[in-house]
Amino acid sequence: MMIVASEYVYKYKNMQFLWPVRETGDKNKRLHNCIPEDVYEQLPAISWNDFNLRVMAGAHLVVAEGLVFDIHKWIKIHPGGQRILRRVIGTDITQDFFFDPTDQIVINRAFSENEKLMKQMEENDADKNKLKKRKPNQMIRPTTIANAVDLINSTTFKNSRVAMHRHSKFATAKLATMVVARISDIPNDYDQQKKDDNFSSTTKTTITTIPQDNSNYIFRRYILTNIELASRHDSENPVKKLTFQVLHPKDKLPKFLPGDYIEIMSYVNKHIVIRPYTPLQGPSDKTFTILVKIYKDGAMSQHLDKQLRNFEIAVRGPFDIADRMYVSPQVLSLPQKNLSPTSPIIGPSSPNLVRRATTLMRQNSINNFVINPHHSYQPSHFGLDSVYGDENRSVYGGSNSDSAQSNFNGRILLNSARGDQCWDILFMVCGGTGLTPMLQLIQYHFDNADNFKSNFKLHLLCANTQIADIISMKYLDFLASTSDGKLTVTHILTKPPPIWRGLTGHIDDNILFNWISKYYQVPPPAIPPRINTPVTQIVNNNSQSQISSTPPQMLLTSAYSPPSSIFPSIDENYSYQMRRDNLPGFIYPNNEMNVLSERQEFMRMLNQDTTQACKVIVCGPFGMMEGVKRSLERIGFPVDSKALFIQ
Ligand SMILES: Cc1cc2nc3c(=O)[nH]c(=O)nc-3n(C[C@H](O)[C@H](O)[C@H](O)COP(=O)(O)OP(=O)(O)OC[C@H]3O[C@@H](n4cnc5c(N)ncnc54)[C@H](O)[C@@H]3O)c2cc1C
Repeated sequence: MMIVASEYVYKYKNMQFLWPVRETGDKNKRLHNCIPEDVYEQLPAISWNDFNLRVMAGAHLVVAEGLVFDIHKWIKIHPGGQRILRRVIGTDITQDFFFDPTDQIVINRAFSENEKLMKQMEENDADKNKLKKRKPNQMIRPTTIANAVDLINSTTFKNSRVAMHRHSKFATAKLATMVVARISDIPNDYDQQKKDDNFSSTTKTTITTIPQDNSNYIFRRYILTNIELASRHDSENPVKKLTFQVLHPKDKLPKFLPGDYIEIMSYVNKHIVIRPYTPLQGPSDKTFTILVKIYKDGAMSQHLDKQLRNFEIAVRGPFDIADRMYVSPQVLSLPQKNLSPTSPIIGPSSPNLVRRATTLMRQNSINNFVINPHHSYQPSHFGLDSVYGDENRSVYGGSNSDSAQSNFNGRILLNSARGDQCWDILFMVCGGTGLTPMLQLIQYHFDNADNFKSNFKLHLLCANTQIADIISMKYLDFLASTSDGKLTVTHILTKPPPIWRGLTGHIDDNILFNWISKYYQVPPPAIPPRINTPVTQIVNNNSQSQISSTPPQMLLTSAYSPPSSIFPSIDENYSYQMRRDNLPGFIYPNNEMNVLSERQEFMRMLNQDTTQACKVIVCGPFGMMEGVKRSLERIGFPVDSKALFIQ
């Protein structure tokens, strides 16, 4: 049942309330001070979660000073334009409503929508046709009155935000009449916290600390300050890099960690649409970027693509991707209560919230709630069963209960065994925008490894269809070339250009094995084999070790890693066959069975290697990940304990 807005009477001119208003004694609580005591007493207390649910179900709610306001009546008559108010729905507007104009936020550029758009379109061949149709110097014409007011506002307010200007006492009193509830789970020191943090997301002080308050469950608005093309313009689904800046000068951004994702909310075609994206640290501590693949029929990606610089986007988070991981208590051997479906607020895209929102929506006959179809999910053949069946699992990992359980204790993409949480060797396989969590990991390792000389190695295998689809190719090359050998980047294309010298086709067993075995040196056996030592003698020498039970040929070939200098580059179609042929003095098996056994043996050694923490992380389209998982299994890679798949 929706809450009905309370109305009370006040004199407009001299701001004298006919009813006694609540006296909080705090002049900063301007909205509180406009609300009669008895109205305040009767306000229902709702949680952030309920607030979000109602917004997702179509209610036009905002929060200010911890109070909830229903602004649906105001939208049509708002002097600042309809769009501005639509943009603030579901967000906390305290800072904006009482914006102090002396607090100027600096946006780095001049603001000219037409100029920028024309320049972007000129740069983009795909848009040239549209450009031709446009008359010279033709301005972008607002399509509605609301649109016109928004455009005027956006140019008038320039460096202040379009939806952020000091409101009159009248406007304050007017908003106060729209109060419908108060937020129940605001901490007692909320006001102090707001002063300290300017109501920004809780800054994470330690790597494993996930904010316990719910401040990251409320949407906040950020300014879109930069739009760049990250793939080539002729890509079928171009990828754009969007940079966002905090709205208020004193706002802070949390330090994003690998596995963090944010949620963007928009009002698209009369629907509330929420989609998760992977944030990357921006060029300054007030900015972050996302890479967005623009789908031709994608609701959010099209919406984001249409946004102009200096416009606002509602964002919340960050959330840990582990929150999206649902593992059956049976698999984890955990009591049901630990993973109760009614346990903490997750994201609105979580099955919990989606279910409850759907119910609420049905109860209220609301049809404008869109659930991201990409949150509905894959068959459960990846080792972990969802608590909710197969419907909502986005991260899946090994079925080994220890590893799965330990994933809940910290950041699943990081190595909890090392103080700096870096991996010794990290293999990253990605397709398309699956690159984004890998960029988080690369950024993290270079920023956080105890020192740059620290022993970590990152290897990235990027799969794309065409060269035009490769995201930030030059940037990746630059990172690799300046990494002092710590990062390698390998590209594979299914439709390569004629001059392509890199890998081609789909990622398969050979490619994965060659890639991993090229960069992973399995430790030599306790007594290294000598070329002229008879095999039987080697086995006898190692009679105490586990490897003595394996066939001698495998023991030798897999335990011995030849110097990397004898390998041709993987980009030059290096094959494991060539590697074996290059090793002197051994008689190698040349039938397929032996090659397979040899790979299994290499992987067995890798699995038993306790000297270096290694992980394979895979992120991309479902089909690609399924193929990679099967290949890893076939070559004997310990998928359960050392692989993680993010969808
Ligand atoms: C944790 C997480 C992080 C994410 N991070 C990013 C990110 O950094 N960058 C990014 O671009 N996306 C990211 N996504 C995906 C993103 O949330 C949206 O699903 C995506 O942008 C499409 O949304 P849309 O509204 O534009 O398309 P929709 O309206 O949802 O879909 C329209 C059509 O586009 C096609 N489509 C959409 N998404 C896919 C897909 N993944 N594979 C194949 N076809 C698809 C479908 O054919 C669909 O019919 C992430 C998803 C998750 C779960």
